[in-house]
Amino acid sequence: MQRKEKHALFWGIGQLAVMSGSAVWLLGDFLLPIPWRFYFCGFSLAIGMAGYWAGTQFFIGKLRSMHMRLLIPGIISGGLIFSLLWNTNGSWLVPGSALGIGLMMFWAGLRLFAVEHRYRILGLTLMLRGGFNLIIAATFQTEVYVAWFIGSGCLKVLSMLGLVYAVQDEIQQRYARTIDSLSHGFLIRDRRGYVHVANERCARLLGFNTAQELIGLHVCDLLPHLTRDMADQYFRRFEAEGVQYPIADTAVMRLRNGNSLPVELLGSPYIERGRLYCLVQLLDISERKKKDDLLYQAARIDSITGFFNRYALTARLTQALEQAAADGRECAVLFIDLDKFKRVNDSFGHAAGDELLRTAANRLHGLLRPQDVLARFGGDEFIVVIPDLPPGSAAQMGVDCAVAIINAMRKGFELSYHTISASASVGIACYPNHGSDSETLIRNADIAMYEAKKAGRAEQRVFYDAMNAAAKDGLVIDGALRGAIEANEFHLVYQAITNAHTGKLTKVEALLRWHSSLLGPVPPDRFIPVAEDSGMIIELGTWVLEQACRQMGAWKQGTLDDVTISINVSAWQLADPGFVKLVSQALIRNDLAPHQLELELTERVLIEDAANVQAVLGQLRALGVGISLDDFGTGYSSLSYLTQFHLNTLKIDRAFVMDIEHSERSNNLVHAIIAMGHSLGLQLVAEGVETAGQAAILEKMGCHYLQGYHISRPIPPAELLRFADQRISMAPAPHGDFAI
Ligand SMILES: Nc1nc2c(ncn2[C@@H]2O[C@H](COP(=O)(O)O[C@H]3[C@@H](O)[C@H](n4cnc5c(=O)[nH]c(N)nc54)O[C@@H]3COP(=O)(O)O)[C@@H](O)[C@H]2O)c(=O)[nH]1
Repeated sequence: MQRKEKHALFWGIGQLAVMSGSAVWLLGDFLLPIPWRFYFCGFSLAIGMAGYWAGTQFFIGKLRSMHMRLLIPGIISGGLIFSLLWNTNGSWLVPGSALGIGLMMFWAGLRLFAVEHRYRILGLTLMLRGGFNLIIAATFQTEVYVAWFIGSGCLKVLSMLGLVYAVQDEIQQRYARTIDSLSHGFLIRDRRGYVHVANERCARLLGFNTAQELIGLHVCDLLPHLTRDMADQYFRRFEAEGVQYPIADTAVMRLRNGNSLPVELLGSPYIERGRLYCLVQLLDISERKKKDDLLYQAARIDSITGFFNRYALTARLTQALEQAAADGRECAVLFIDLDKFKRVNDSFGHAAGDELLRTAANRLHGLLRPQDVLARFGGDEFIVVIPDLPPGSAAQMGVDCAVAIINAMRKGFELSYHTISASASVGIACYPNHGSDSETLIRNADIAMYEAKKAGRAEQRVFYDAMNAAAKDGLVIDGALRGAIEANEFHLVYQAITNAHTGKLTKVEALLRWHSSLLGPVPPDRFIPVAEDSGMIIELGTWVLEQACRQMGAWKQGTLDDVTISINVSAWQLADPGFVKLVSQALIRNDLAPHQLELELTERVLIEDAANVQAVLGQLRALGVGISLDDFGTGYSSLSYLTQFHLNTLKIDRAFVMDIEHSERSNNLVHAIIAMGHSLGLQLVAEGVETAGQAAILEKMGCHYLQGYHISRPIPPAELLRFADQRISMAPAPHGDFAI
């Protein structure tokens, strides 16, 4: 039983005791003879007073356990004292009882009146009732007694009403205190949208001063952007069947004061007297939203450059594509790769790499329109999305932007401690021609970027369908290449290079062949670029170097002791810090003189990392190994290479040799190359010699060596031995003719 309920019990007991004492007294001897009546009335009065006292103490919360322990002894001693008094003088009973109970009621009324505002009515009625009793006690007249009886009845009704008011008010206050103590906003609205209950927190959240200001307002008055329709619709959710409560929503509320408030709304139905209300809890989620926003930001922004990362890019690109589809517009996606970034990282450290990325990103950003999107896709890769382009213009816009990017990247980067020259390769894919979703467009732009890289870096390429097939082919080859060395799927064939004058076998070029267990024979033109892209060329090149040297070591025992073996070397191998050591170890292991090995490089290899290549070639030349420039004339053809690098052989590309008989231009060109080679003291090898006519012209022009199908196709070692035996009988090579 609650404290406030106990007071009613005690007051009830007190009232009952007083009424039964009065009844027993009035019924007189008929019910109980004297002196027992005195005893009864004495104890009734004692119980009545004790009941009112304890009830009042309970009501105001002042009853202690010690008081309860005194209650029974108090009743017993009071009852005995009153009984003795009445027995001494029976006429004291009525005024005495009225006095006793009157004093007690007056005291109770005073206590209640003084304690709290809401007990005042109750306190006043008790004081009046006590006062009546005191008057009765003072006058003891029958008329007064009747008036007391009527008045006391009325006062009892009044005190009941006062009690109801006090209890109601208390419940109300307790309820208000409870909801005000909630850390979140709370309101109850009716079906029409009017607020019935709200707490202070709710008022503050919504920009009001007190909760009272909210009561009676419509929810649309609280939130200016809320329409009646929206308010009605919200309420209807609580009438629907099978709904799980609370209904949770998050929203950004626009308040009357113009502020925005991110909130979580927890709505539950609430039925009072058969009417459905909606109880809404408002949770201010500003802090949570700030944290979420930070997390969201961290998840979308690249920490190094401060621009979007790949996740944000996908979302932005998807959005741009949807917009383009709706408006009939086009988009261009540019895949940008910084050439040689890895080398910056390896040589100058990651801090320099990061600075390069940041500077490059800012430079890219400076070239874009406000509506364009820039993202770091990963590593040294960036993506630019150019949205909202007129139909038919995306490819051209993409190319223009790519050219601007390539030029901007060429300018060199002044980093904190280093100045770095860099370049970018750009692949372009356009919506809708090259794909309609972000994944396809990014993939196709990436494929186009690879084509741009293959074309020699600092280039741009627009995607076309055949690139896709090539890329798929590349992926298949890449998969099949893994484990191919261990599976013994590679072998070398050897192509003879003969003295143009004597026909004697002078050099042999080792050429790699792959018979894949999955794909069958795969020509080097297909697998070498893939191996270069994946970096596997280092492993493959090492294998080729070892095999070729071993073969040369074996041949050395026989007739081919003065032949030079040449192998193709890629840029990756030269960049490998252990390459020179690898070469010298292969020579030692197979007992070869360094001049018996020649390394063939393409012009592209020379420019990849000129300073490093120059240093490595210097070391190789110091070792005594020959360096040959392959495919001369097809690539960058800067004559400065011929003096800058430590070369000793120039291989004239097949493309010029092919037309030498019929094209004056090719003829003149080959003539000029040979003359230049002579003047620089280089050995000259003509590649792709397919006819006797070509061989004759080249010999006449002064070309030192010939290589091509006219002399021999690339053949296995045993066949090459036979070929060598045939040529052995020929005149010795007039080395003096072109001694280096
Ligand atoms: N990094 C490495 N690259 C290698 C290696 N082995 C080969 N390669 C490179 O692959 C490309 C294709 O080589 P391949 O198919 O072996 O073709 C060579 C010859 O067969 C071909 N050739 C020679 N004579 C003629 C001819 O008269 N006509 C004609 N149509 N083709 C001919 O030329 C290729 C040799 O070229 P080159 O290397 O430039 O001397 C090729 O680029 C190889 O370099 C390897 O181990 N590592």
